[in-house]
Amino acid sequence: METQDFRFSSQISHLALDIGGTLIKLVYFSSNGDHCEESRDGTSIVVRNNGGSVLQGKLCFAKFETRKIDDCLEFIRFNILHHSGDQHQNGTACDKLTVKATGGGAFKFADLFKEKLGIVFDKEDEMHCLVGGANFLLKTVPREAFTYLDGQKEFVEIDHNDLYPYLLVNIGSGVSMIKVDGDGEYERISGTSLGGGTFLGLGKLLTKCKSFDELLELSHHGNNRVIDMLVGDIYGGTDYSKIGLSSTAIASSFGKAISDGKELEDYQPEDVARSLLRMISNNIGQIAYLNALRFDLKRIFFGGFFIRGLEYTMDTISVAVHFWSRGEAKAMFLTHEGFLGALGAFASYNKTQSHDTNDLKPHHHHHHTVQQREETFNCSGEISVLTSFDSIVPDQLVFQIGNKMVYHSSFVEEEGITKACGCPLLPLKSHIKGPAPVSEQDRTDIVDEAITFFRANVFFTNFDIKSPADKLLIYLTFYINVALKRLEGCRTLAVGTKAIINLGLEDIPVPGEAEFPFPGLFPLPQSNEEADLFRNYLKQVREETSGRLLSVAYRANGTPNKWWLAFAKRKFMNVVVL
Ligand SMILES: Nc1ncnc2c1ncn2[C@@H]1O[C@H](COP(=O)(O)OP(=O)(O)O)[C@@H](O)[C@H]1O
Ligand SMILES: CC(C)(COP(=O)(O)O)[C@@H](O)C(=O)NCCC(=O)O
Repeated sequence: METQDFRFSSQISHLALDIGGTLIKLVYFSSNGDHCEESRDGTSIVVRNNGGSVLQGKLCFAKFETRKIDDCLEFIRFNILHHSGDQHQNGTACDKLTVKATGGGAFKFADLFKEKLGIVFDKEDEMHCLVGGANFLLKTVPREAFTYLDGQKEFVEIDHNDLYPYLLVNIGSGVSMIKVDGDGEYERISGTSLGGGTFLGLGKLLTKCKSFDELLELSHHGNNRVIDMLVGDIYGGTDYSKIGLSSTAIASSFGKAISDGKELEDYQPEDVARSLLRMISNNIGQIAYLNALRFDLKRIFFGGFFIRGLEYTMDTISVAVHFWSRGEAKAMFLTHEGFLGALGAFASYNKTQSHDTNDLKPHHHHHHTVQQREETFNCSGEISVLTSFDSIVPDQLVFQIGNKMVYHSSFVEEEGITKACGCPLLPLKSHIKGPAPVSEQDRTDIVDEAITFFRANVFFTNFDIKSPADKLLIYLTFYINVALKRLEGCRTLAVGTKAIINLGLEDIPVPGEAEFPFPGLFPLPQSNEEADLFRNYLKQVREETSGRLLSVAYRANGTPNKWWLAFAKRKFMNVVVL
């Protein structure tokens, strides 16, 4: 029997990665082909290929901590994103797939991605991608750039004919400052090592915080004046107006710590976090201004994940730029601040592939996007669609397409296959006793397909059956859902195994029996023998699925894999699983 490479029918394409010192950023395009429907949240993107036909879909964004790179690998594998780079259309799944990657990790982790996912990185220069990403956003996405001053966020209309030159300041682990003169025309003119990594690193040491979010939350409740030495502290409460310093201006960040005679423990971590955030933001704002001054640049765009849309950070940077430039220069921020590099890498597919991201045009939706990280684009005139995101794990957005089953079984050839209740009793790579023929070990079987595509298929509320094997795929998707429900509370592999064994002891209904989950999916058995044959096959295929599910739902150390267990709560085909 021939197995097609079903993964290449994937509706996700153009995965691009930016692997930075602290975070890995992913951007990928998800289309639902030609049969799009208007979605509720209506966020979409349209990519035109050379032939003029249109792929409609949506840009998806995700980020992971670089130190937890295994989570990222798992996310890519799980969502089958690694088969969405530059594919060799006539090739097989084993052919090398190239994926655009930038950031230092594109070098550092190239071997790891090759070994774990079979991906070869097509490396793009980091500065080039930052500029490409910023230009792409500024020219393509409406309401991308905004100013933030005195608590007021104001979107900036970008005049495409008057965009350059500008200063791009990317605040990642470290800070890069790039003078941008046009598409692909830029120069890195400065940088500073006092960046987001400094804030997070010092913050962790000083406050014992475990994460960036915790540190931000702390800083939110702090008061920098407790530790920062103000002009007024030095000048006895008065301004130093002769040189333009008010009494409340910071004279020396953390300066009070010398005179207070206190130890670190005597300060509230909130106040330490606040001073630190202020110090780093202020310093970056000032260096950015000085560099803008060097080249007479009036517009400064700030990006990088350090900003995180945080009002206090943006306000501090804006005030620094405003103060030092005496209102001449403007600090502007970008909605997709953290994804500049990844978007630049994404846009660079344009150079090598038929999909032309230059054809992306803004599409003005009348409703708000559901989440900040979903963006809407459209080609002139053409209305597009489509998907909605489902935020399963905070920070990481998982996509969902249309409402039809996306992945079909590749087992379309029925010749020589025994059937029961209209279901082909497909071969299994199984040693479990039962009526299934034994499949070659290096072949994909229906259980592989069901597990691989479960995450995508479980979202769908209806299906178009393309072959009898699809019915088995549906049954197995349902069964995986049942099994995950049983695993939901099982915190170790041992407990999970026990739950699965118990599930295996339960009666297995066949078509015609009240408990069979999909009445009408399979024809009724014509004899007791046919019913028994089907029951035995289902028993065998369920057991085999259970075993393989355990090995993906739990990690090697026996702890649960959140990516899988998060799906226990899903209802497949509106069937409530108990
Ligand atoms: N969830 C997070 N985990 C760690 N750092 C974060 C997070 N969110 C924002 N940051 C901040 O963003 C910085 C990383 O920004 P990013 O643009 O991704 O840089 P890099 O490319 O060096 O990873 C961190 O140093 C930290 O200050
Ligand atoms: C080396 C880097 C370009 C790496 O980018 P990152 O991962 O920090 O986003 C950046 O950290 C940087 O510009 N550091 C500042 C080096 C300096 O100019 O002093």
